[in-house]
Amino acid sequence: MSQDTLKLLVSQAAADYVLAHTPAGAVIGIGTGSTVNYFIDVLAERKVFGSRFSGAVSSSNASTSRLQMHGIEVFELNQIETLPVYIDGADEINPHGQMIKGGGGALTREKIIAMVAKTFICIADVSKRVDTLGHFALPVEVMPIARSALSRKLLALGGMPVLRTTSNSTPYLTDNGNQIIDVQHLNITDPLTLEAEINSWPGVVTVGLFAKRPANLCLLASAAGIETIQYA
Ligand SMILES: O=C[C@H](O)[C@H](O)[C@H](O)COP(=O)(O)O
Repeated sequence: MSQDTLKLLVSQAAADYVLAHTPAGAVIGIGTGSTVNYFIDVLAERKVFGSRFSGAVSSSNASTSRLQMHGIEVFELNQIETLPVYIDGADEINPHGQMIKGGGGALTREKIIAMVAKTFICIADVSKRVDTLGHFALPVEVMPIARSALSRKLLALGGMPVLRTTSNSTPYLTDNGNQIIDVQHLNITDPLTLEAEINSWPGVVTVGLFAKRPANLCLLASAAGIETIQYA
């Protein structure tokens, strides 16, 4: 079974779950990435917005465009007081629901929306499940002025910092106008401590470790079917 098929299957399962567990009229949180793109398309196909749900808040300009292309109303997070659910993908997820995110560059807005949401549902294919985080390079969104200084600090931490670039070899810029350092070769045995440490450095906007705010639930697709994993 291809990875794309697994992404579609997990998106269909997530739509079923969200429809069964979310109050009518709610605004729901939508993340970013290739898995979420399938999820947006599945929700649009089922015509649940404007009827079952009022609309969405989105973690990136790309997801906002896709939602709007389907005619789905997108709210600013500042307009919303409560968010029952946030659905997003992950680059890696460990047995505690802690994740590396930001492969698509949306980590900061993702973390903000995850903070507001009551329930964070991670949707992923089985390739994202790991015992220890860090095989996937850890994204760190930084203010451009701090890039070199922060790269030296990440190197001292034992990682290999690489500035994310576009296909034109210019620095990749996030929706917030910042840059991303991808840190390779980290073996993250204590995600909570590492998240707090990196986040405390001036110039760091967000580290793509979701340890303090892990997922509550993961729907994980494999050839065997969809596994629902609930975290304590
Ligand atoms: O910034 C992007 C997000 O954190 C994504 O959730 C993550 O990169 C996973 O994306 P995908 O579903 O494309 O593997």
